[in-house]
Amino acid sequence: MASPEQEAAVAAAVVEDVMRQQGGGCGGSGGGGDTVGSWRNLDIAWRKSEEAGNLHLLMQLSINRGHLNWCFLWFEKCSNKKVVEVPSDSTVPADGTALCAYQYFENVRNFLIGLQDLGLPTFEASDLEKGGQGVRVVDCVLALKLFCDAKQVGKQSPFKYGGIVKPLSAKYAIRKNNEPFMKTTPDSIRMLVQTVLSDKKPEEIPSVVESLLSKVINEFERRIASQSELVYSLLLPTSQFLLVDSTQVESTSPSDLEEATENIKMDEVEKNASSLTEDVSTLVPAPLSNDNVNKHMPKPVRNFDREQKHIQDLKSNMSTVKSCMEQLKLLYSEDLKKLGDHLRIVSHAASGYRKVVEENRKLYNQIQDLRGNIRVYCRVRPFLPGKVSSSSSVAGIEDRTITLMVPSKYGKDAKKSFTFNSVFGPLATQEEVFTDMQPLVRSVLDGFNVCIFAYGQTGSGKTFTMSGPKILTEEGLGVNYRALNDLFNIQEQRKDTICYEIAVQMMEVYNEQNRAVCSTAMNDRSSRSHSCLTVHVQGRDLTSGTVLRGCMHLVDLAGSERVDKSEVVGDRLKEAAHINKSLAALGDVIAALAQKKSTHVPYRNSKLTQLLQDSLGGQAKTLMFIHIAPEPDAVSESISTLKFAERVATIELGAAKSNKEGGEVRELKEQIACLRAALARKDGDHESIRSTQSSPDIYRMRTGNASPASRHPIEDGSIENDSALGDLAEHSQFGSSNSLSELGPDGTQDLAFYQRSSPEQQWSWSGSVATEDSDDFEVATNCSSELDCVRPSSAPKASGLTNGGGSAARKTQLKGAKSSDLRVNPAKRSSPLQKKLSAPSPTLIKKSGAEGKKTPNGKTGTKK
Ligand SMILES: Nc1ncnc2c1ncn2[C@@H]1O[C@H](COP(=O)(O)OP(=O)(O)OP(=O)(O)O)[C@@H](O)[C@H]1O
Repeated sequence: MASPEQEAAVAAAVVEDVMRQQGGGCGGSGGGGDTVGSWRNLDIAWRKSEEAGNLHLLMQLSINRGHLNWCFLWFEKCSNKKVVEVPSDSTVPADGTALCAYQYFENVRNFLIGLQDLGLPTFEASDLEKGGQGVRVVDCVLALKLFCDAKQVGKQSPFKYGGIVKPLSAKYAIRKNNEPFMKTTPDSIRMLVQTVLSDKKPEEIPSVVESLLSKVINEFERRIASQSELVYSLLLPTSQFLLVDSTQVESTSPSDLEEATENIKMDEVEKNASSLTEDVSTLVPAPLSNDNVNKHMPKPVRNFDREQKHIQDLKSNMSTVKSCMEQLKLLYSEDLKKLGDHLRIVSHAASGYRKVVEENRKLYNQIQDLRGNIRVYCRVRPFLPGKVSSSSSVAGIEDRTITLMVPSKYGKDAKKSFTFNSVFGPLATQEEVFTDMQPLVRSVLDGFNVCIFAYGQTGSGKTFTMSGPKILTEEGLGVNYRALNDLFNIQEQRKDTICYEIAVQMMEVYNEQNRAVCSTAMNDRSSRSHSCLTVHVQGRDLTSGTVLRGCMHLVDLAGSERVDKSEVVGDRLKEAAHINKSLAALGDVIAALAQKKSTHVPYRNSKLTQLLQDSLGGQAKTLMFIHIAPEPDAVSESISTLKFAERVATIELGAAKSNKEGGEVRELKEQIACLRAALARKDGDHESIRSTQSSPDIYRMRTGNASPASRHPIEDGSIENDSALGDLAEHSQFGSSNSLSELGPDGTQDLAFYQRSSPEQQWSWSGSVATEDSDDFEVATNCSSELDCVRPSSAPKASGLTNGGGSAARKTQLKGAKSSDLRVNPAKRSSPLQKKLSAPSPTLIKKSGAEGKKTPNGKTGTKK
């Protein structure tokens, strides 16, 4: 019974054979004709056996005899081995008649050995007989056939059956399908058919054949379908693999397999390359203009590309913005640089302008100095705590100009401006104020006479400027303290070149002669007296021997007041009257001085003007410091103060002179003094001179031990020259215990640096106090200067006075002596600042008022 596999194989072989024949006989060369012939023979045998009803016999015969001869020939041709002893062309009969038995078996044996040598499947000789295994014979013949076919195409690889072949690429599959599916021959088909039908009963053969035919038809259909699939797959762009059925595998030679493997590798490489390209194309951004490329990309890739494009756009935008920013930065930096340059130029110009302004001011001051103008400074007090007002009488301060709001009767306020040497606003500090006047203060060390006096209505800040606030702090120190401190510092700095001696004197003019304690409604700390701190300086140049003398008055005037406003009565009213009177006298003096042609200057009208005579009329450097209260109700006083200051500023005193005298001049002066003394002796007035030089009273006066009577104020209130002289006698005391210790008991030795054993100088101080003339006040308060010493008008007067005024001098010395003096020995004094802060006031050290309470500047304060 034929197995289904056998039937399938037969069907496949038949189909293959038909197809091969339709393909124009592309079978093995040389064998084609034979195969066709065999097929015909088989066909004839088939029909004959059909007719005879013995197909099995026919197949047996065909294989055993005629076709086996063909096998021998194939074998010989393929293996170059001899199977048939006799030449084939002579041994093989054309009609297929059988060889003799011996030779036949000998040929079969040779054939089987040859097959074995080639490794081909063999069979037993008995298989050729009836009842043998014809299948083995058929297998053997088929294997031989395939071997020969392979040999003919030049492939020597050992033949192999079976096995599963890897899927082939489409190209390879197509090529393979274009080749004959199976190198079958009609003989082999015939053998197959014979094998299939060999064990069939005759009545079964039709059904088997029918089944075979149906299988052939199926095989055809399957082949056509697979061909269609192949064609279809060929049309597909993707490379796909086709599975090759077992028959294909069987028909594939090892070399084909190698080639197929190579092709597969190539295909894999190509595929990998193409997939790699695809991968790369997904990674590398596609050109933005190529839309076709984007269309074929998968969606995520397209999204990615879009995002990437956006990123690229952003990047390019960012780089554009960045470059713009860089340009802007560049422009800005250039602009800034230009601006900086402009600013530098402007600031340079501004500083230049400031310098020019400062220079102008200095030049202006120098011109004023040359002219001998009285300098005028103005300071505006801030509003007092708790009395801050929204409106101020001061409309503005600009550089050296102050503008006041002047109330008008007609409703509209007018502004009035005043220009002075310096104007300080309410915020100006004590230091700023002092710094401005510092050069003036220092000039006293160069031998100049200096006078600084504070002027203004009561409560406008005079004492604050000159001394400081009630509670003293370092920042609050006023001009007096700072000036002394500065002078002491310079004295220390110059000690190697110049030997300075500095003496300080405090004077007070109260009610022209009286001292009293009172207060006003305008200022609860009001100073009701004029106080004057005088600093005497003598310097000796250690190299040249030149002597410098200078003195400085620092005057804090009592405040002017309108009695109707201050509501004072009684003594307070009397005080105010005296103050106003003395200030009016000052105004008269100023007015006289302002009229340059005026010959008479009424200095003697008040002790204040007598005190300031030398500063206002001499060759001193004078500074008037006016003070303004900002309160609107004080505007009228402020205006009158400012107008008064304007007049003062016009006064030309003449260029200040330094009090310097060289060694020769000094010697000559001493000689003159000696001659004068000799002349006086010759005139027989020895007594008078001696009494002047060595009077115990004078000695007492110099040592500060004036008669207690002199401390009593004169109560009569009369303004007399005598009383003034009494006051001034005390004021004229110079020399501390230090300097006075240098004096002998008779007072003939040097009285500090002012006397220096010079009769002339002794006159300057002691002689002057002996006169009854009110000019004594002038002399006593004048700084000791060359001018003072040689003034012709004063000298005879002094001499005359000394001649006969001894008792009078003594008398006046006892009158109303109120002063304090302080001689400072630089070697023994403590540091200036220490001194400043530890000692409230020179006045407080040396003198305390009998009734009044002294303010820090030595003025007689008033208390309500
Ligand atoms: N520049 C200033 N800064 C702060 N406070 C000031 C200033 N000037 C003055 N004062 C204050 O104003 C008040 C009056 O000042 P001050 O006593 O100095 O006036 P005065 O002109 O001396 O008055 P009088 O003539 O009555 O003595 C004081 O309390 C003082 O501290």
